[in-house]
Amino acid sequence: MSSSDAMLRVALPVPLARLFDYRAPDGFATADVPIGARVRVPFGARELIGVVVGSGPGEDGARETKPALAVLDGAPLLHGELLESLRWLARYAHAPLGEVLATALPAALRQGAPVPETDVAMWRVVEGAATEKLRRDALPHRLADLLASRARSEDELDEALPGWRTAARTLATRGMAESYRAAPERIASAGVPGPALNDEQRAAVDAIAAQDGFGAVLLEGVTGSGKTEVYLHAIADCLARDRQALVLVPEIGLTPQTLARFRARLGIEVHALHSGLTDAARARVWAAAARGEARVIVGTRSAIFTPLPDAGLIVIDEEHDGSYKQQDGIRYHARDFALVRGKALAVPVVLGSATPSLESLHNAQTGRYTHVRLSQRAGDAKPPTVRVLDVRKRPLDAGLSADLLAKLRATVDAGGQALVFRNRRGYAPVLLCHDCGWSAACKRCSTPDHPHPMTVHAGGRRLQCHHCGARQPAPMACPDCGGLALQPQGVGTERLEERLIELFPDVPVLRVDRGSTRRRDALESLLGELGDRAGILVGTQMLAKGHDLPNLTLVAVVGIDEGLFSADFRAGEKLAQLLIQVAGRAGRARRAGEVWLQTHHPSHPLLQVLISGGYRAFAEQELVEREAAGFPPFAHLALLRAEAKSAEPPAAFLSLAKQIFDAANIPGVEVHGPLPAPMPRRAGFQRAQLLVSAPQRRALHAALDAGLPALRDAPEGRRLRWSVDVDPVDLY
Ligand SMILES: Nc1ncnc2c1ncn2[C@@H]1O[C@H](COP(=O)(O)OP(=O)(O)OP(=O)(O)O)[C@@H](O)[C@H]1O
Ligand SMILES: [Zn+2]
Repeated sequence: MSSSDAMLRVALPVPLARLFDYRAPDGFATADVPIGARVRVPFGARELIGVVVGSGPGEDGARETKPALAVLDGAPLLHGELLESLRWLARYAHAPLGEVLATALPAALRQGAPVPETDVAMWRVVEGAATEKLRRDALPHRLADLLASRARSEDELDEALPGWRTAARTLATRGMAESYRAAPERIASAGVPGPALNDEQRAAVDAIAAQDGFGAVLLEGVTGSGKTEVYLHAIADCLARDRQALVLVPEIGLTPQTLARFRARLGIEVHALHSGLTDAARARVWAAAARGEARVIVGTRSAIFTPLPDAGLIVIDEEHDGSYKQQDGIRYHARDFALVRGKALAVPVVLGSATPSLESLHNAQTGRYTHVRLSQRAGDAKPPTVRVLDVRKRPLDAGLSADLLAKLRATVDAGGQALVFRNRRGYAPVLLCHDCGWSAACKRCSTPDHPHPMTVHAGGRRLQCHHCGARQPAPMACPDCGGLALQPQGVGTERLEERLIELFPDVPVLRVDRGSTRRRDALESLLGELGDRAGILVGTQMLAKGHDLPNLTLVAVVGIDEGLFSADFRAGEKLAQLLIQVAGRAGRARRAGEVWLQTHHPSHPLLQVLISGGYRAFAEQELVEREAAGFPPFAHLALLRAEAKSAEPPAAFLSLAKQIFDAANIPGVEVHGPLPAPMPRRAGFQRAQLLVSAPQRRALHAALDAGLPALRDAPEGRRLRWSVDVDPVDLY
């Protein structure tokens, strides 16, 4: 075959489960275009950026093939393990390869930008500079001090010394310091030593080191047990073998503090990847990793798509965290994809958590993962005592019982800090008319049978829907009866804050939720301001993770009762994880911690088992129930979601889907539905779903492979939005 009939097979970011053939651009031979390079191609009236994933005789048959317009990369951008793993992901998620590749690439590269240069701006002191002449402790002096031990990148200086730029200019004009560009540091300088590992931590580090090639290690360590220390040692080992380490953390866990701790301890540049970066900055980190220059990458969910040519280790911190699952577009799970990549790269994958997902626990119990435990808190810290506070028939003040208020008072009077945890932001969950019973519901998310309340914000002045984001001023009078008896019902974090400020005027009361900490570093500066002073924190699950507050001795959990009776099969697991993580904030240093769960259901089995046996006991029991009910991890699920402005198209489409899956007749596969979604209307769309389950993954995928092509071609699918979610975390 002459090279002129060979076509480029291009994956394009379009929702069609196929590849597209193009001829090489004029002046190029097909063989000149590397597999894995990006090309710009005509597509209908548009131009798209795609990735060449193969070449060969044309498959588009009679269709006239056009030439690509341009080749954007001289060398493959996606290749080797990463490209193969992404092919696997496309098959597993039953998603078009082009969309998967587009999801995996940083936005700038997806849009066709050139792969960025990765040298960094550095500062160093000029040899022989008389920096001792600088005024002691003034910024220029502190900067010169920092640079005296070694040159530092501008990123590093941003973290280490706020305001350094002015100081750098001063030093530069006096000829004492200079900036230059260089490839990022590869060689680790001696990091700051950490605490000596205890026996359990040592055993965990050894277990990771003992993995030969790929191996999954579940590091189950109680809160405050020093899991991060274990990661740091494993990463240092990995760097010593001249390999790259990738660390995933939940969005909330990626704080400047975490990064500073990693940098200081490892003595090497740590590259962060998170949603707060510009597109250009993300692309730079991606390119630095692809060139092997970035040796330690710490990022949130999508960092799992980082190229790792010299991979040595992948760590997933808080592996149970829900933020690892992408909920729209390509619905991948970063933890699960990490295991796929770890296997392909032949490197260990460490999954760390105080409250492992039932999936991971099950894999550990069946021997697929190595299971190591940290059963004690590190250092001198003791585990907190956890107790239930029965508030039946007790008067409540803004949702707080007199007993709880007394404990708060005692804590702050003793100079300690208390955390009041309420997982509802806003002022109150409902606005009710006391005269006629009307309540404010979201017009776009409610149906006659399922009114969806709007949350009261801004002390009662504004209404907001937490599902579709709709906002409006709160009405002055009831829209139904005209009465003036509108009352916020229930308690959110804003209202708690308001009341606690009244009750505790003598100490700072700080609210921590998505409303109060919109900026990335806002939480850090809030907590920094508080320091070790006596005070009260009010917050949502933002406070449940990864924050070390040494002086926090009391955790009061209020308003969990609604969570005890949710229909979602994962609700119990999520609530147990949340409670243990929140409780884990208490007493992490020398002073012992106390946790009180205020409830109207003191004998609820979930609370009972958590209190008497901890997360482990809960998990054992829950696994037995999941097995009996045929839910994950004992079954594998795929959820088809469909939505349209009216209810009929989703129902018709999903009924067709059911027929098609039933007709495929794969043994073990069960199809449930169509059913209205738990939230049957959202942002004006009527929503329905179909659940496909099978005891074996293979059967589930066989059913999807058999059914989805016909569904993609079905005219019923054109009048609505639909998606398939393999291993759904949320049945929403
Ligand atoms: N071997 C050790 N000796 C003394 N202190 C230690 C040791 N290991 C860790 N620590 C300290 O204990 C505290 C908790 O450690 P770390 O943050 O690593 O725990 P963790 O298990 O990741 O916590 P969590 O998951 O609850 O956020 C830190 O202040 C850390 O410096
Ligand atoms: Zn809404």
